[in-house]
Amino acid sequence: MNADQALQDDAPPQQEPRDFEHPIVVHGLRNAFGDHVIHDDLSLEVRKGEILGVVGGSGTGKSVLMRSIIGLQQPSAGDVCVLGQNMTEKADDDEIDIRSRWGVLFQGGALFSTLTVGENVEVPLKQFYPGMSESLRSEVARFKVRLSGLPDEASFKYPSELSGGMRKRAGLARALALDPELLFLDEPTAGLDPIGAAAFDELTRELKETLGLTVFLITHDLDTLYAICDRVAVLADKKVIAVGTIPELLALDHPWIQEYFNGPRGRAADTSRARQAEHALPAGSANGGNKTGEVNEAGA
Ligand SMILES: Nc1ncnc2c1ncn2[C@@H]1O[C@H](COP(=O)(O)OP(=O)(O)OP(=O)(O)O)[C@@H](O)[C@H]1O
Repeated sequence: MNADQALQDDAPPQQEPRDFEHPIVVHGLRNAFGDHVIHDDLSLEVRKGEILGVVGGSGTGKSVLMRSIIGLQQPSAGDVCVLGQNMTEKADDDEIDIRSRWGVLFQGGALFSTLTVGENVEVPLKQFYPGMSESLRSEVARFKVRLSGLPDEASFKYPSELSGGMRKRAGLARALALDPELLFLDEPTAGLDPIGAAAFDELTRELKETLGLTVFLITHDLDTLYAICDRVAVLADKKVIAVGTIPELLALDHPWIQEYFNGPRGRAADTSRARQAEHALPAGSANGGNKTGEVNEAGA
């Protein structure tokens, strides 16, 4: 199959009014800084309940895409629709409503260093639920801290007193503060040791399954892609050039995709995932394969 065959559909987004089969729909996106064009006619649809991995070389605009989706980057053209809300046409009230329906873990965690972990988690609660009592707010924050796999006492620590992995979990606790439907993770396992990264992947998968989250996950981590992503979107040439499961992407002849997944690191990640799958399954039932399906040429 040709990479061109997996290009996004040119049709304008058909956003369902209430059920949001695709809670994120991006169509014809253009972003530029001066004459540096980052995205040109980029389209992407994220399915409800999936973990979508977003990959691409450094500087291809993964973080700018995420910022465009959450309204922190005003695109020069195109439409971004999140949970039925057109992000380029929203009124102030709409913006407040929609921002309470997603959580974001930025690269580095972006925690306030002068606040404890618990107080950090309370920040969005104070902002969106100003009438909530102090004791309930503190209780909710402590629950989110535990939900993120941190011990209760971490709520009372400052970010500087935590390890890198714990800071990521604290950032995740804050992202979960408002019971979001969508979770945006920007390189969540960067800087973690392999065991910490695998534990964070497992936590992401568990949270997605138990809370019914849709996850937009930017990563360079091949292990994460193999372990938890339902589909992967590839950014190159200012666009999303393909979206699909890893086997579907491997069937494309795009050189970057081939080098990325079939290079030494990609093969190692695949082998390691296959070994883990074999150990996890009863004897004789392991087939070492990934989930398969069709590359959706509309990116959906
Ligand atoms: N506010 C800004 N002003 C000017 N240029 C910017 C701005 N934000 C991002 N860029 C540029 O946009 C390009 C894409 O940046 P972005 O951070 O989205 O890349 P990325 O794919 O996430 O990279 P990485 O994988 O290295 O994190 C880069 O060339 C970056 O320098």
